[in-house]
Amino acid sequence: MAVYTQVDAAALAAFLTRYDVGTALSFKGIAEGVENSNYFVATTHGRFILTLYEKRVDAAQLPYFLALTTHLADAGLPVPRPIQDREGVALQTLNGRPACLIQFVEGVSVTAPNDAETREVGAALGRLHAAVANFEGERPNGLGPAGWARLAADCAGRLDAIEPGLEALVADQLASINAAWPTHLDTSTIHADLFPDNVLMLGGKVTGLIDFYFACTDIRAYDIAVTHAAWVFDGDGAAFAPGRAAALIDGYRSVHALSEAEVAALPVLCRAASLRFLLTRAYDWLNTPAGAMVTRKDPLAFARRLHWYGAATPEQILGR
Ligand SMILES: Nc1ncnc2c1ncn2[C@@H]1O[C@H](COP(=O)(O)OP(=O)(O)O)[C@@H](O)[C@H]1O
Ligand SMILES: N[C@@H](CCOP(=O)(O)O)C(=O)O
Repeated sequence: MAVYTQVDAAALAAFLTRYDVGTALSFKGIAEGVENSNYFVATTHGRFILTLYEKRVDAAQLPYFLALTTHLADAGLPVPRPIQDREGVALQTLNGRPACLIQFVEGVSVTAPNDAETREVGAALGRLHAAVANFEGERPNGLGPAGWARLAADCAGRLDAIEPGLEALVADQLASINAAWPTHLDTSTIHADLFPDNVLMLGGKVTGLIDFYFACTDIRAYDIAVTHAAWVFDGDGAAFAPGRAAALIDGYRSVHALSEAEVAALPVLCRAASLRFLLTRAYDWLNTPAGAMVTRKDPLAFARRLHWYGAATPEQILGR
């Protein structure tokens, strides 16, 4: 589930009076997602998502995320727009949580992407990177090298309980990624979490890019590494899918350049992306209270990717 904060009909009705969106016709919590509370709201004027921001989202950073999604929607990307109330305010408070009413976009997240869908996602990521060239917001990546080290320290002594050897794998990879971390590559605003569940598609086309709450300013090619790690493996990280990797890069390059230096850095960037998701999943695995109504994600799916990337050349990562 991802409804941490309950909203009843009376609270919703009072909330909606701030907007020109009519009155509620239906309202229900959305089961998918792990970070925030999301509700689907149909009103007499249309369909919306109501998000109440929870644990990992820092309320002070919400104006950055809302400015970014508004910028991308203005640039014509399929990014749901935050809805402003009659006074032009998008960021609200509801039941004690920061909250936002957001445009509903149609589409379904693919669970087993094919090459053509993965190519579309590559192209969408390229369009996103082109569209942020004139976005002025800045946000450091809280889940970059310093963030991984903090997460690893928080999990220290407990990783081998998930899988024997995980503690050593994390320590070795932290050291070797830090030693090889590129400092010469272009930076930009990145999505940083473009997993299949954050892409809505219909008829093989991308209809929605959602969940920008890890977006930040970082190495642009790191976003390709995250998307690669998320889209081009089967069997929970057990099997690399070279056709999808080639399609992802081909789609990206149909819209945005990818330099030789960026390609050469893909092995370390992809290892870093795998370590980042391994660590957040391991942290949640070890710290989610028993009985919490959240489906924990498997950290080992990213340990398997980490092993694969550790032995991969740039050409293999490109799917050649
Ligand atoms: N703007 C939107 N339009 C349509 N569906 C959405 C929208 N935003 C979120 N959803 C639905 O809500 C689910 C959870 O949203 P998400 O932002 O991924 O939550 P979380 O941040 O908690 O992981 C998505 O998988 C999607 O089904
Ligand atoms: N994509 C991350 C988890 C973040 O969850 P999301 O639902 O906000 O994308 C992972 O798979 O570990």
